[in-house]
Amino acid sequence: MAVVEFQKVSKQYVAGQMPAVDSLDLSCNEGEMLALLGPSGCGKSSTLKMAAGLEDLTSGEIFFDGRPISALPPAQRNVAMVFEDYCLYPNLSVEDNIGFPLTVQRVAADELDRRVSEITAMLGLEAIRKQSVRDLSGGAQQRVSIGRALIREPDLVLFDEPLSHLDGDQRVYLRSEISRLQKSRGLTSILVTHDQNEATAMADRIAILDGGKLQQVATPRELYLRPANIFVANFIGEPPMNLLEARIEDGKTIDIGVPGLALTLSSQRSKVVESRRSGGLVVGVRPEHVSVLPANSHDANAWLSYREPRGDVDVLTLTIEGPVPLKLVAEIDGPSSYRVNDRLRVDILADHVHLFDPESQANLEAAGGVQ
Ligand SMILES: Nc1ncnc2c1ncn2[C@@H]1O[C@H](COP(=O)(O)OP(=O)(O)OP(=O)(O)O)[C@@H](O)[C@H]1O
Repeated sequence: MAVVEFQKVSKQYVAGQMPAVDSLDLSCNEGEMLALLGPSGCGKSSTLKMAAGLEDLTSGEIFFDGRPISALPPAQRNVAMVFEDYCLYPNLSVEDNIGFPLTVQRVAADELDRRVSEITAMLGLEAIRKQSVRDLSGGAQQRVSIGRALIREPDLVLFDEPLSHLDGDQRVYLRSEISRLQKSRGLTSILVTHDQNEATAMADRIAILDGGKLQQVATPRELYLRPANIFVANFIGEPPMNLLEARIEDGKTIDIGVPGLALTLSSQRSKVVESRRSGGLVVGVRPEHVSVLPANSHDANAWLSYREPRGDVDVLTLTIEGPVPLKLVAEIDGPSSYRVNDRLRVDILADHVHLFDPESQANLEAAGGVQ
């Protein structure tokens, strides 16, 4: 399996227009599952296609184990691809689809049978080995297409939205199957998805793209705990983070424009904002870091404008009273007994807030310190 490295890779389809991929520096380690995640049009598929050789690079280079590969045709890259719509041969059986890449290479019949048997066993497809793929469910078809990808023992496996045509149960099942295979066989893999749950569940690291530019690459936990900028903060987490305009009152108090709801930072964190006394900042508050309690008339500071029960949690849209009423989304244990128009006491857990520069949008506490 290879280490894959993108160095200053750009892709511009139409001269004069914004590049689809803009000077991408990114690596995928040996045996790692790296997810490319971002909104539609952010450049995920273009990046994948350049690695596969299905699109040329406009500039930059891609390396497999230190070897530049952008001039190689797809067939010489030893890259396998798993597509969202399976791309199987409908008239062939499971075993003939899986063995197809070896048939093309004219591998001897006994070797072909041995390797097909290994792959069908690994994917739990032995019982349906002789069946036509046309008769299979979407999940089983996708397992066949994964088998066909792996039989060639590729240096890199590219998964292009592999689960997007599957429904609920099959999706969750295949997600765990792909992860199990990827880890047990040490497959260097790149996964394209627009589903953050899928990326978080399957990937060792996630690269977040927006407008063709890499925003951050990190483990799912790191993205959640220390988003590099406002885009990542807003993109990771559901419901999304609350983003509040704020000012620094003194060295450690942040005014979010609501009397009685100023945030006091720890002395360590207050160092970060000290240098920003004259300027504003953006405070990010995850919905799970908003505390909500029943209130009587003198300590209430908010009312409930909407409650969305989601089973084990409730998502509450709250209106905080102030000179300019402030909307805040909270996620609390559910089901709660709160009702729309209830008066409540709302507080923000100051130790958990994220602090961003409104101009550069960067996290003020990200590596490298104040921007
Ligand atoms: N063949 C093409 N010719 C011209 N523009 C293209 C072509 N392929 C993609 N683009 C443009 O490049 C940008 C990035 O597209 P790309 O498909 O890589 O993004 P994506 O993140 O994979 O999006 P999606 O999730 O919608 O597939 C988009 O603006 C898209 O319209």
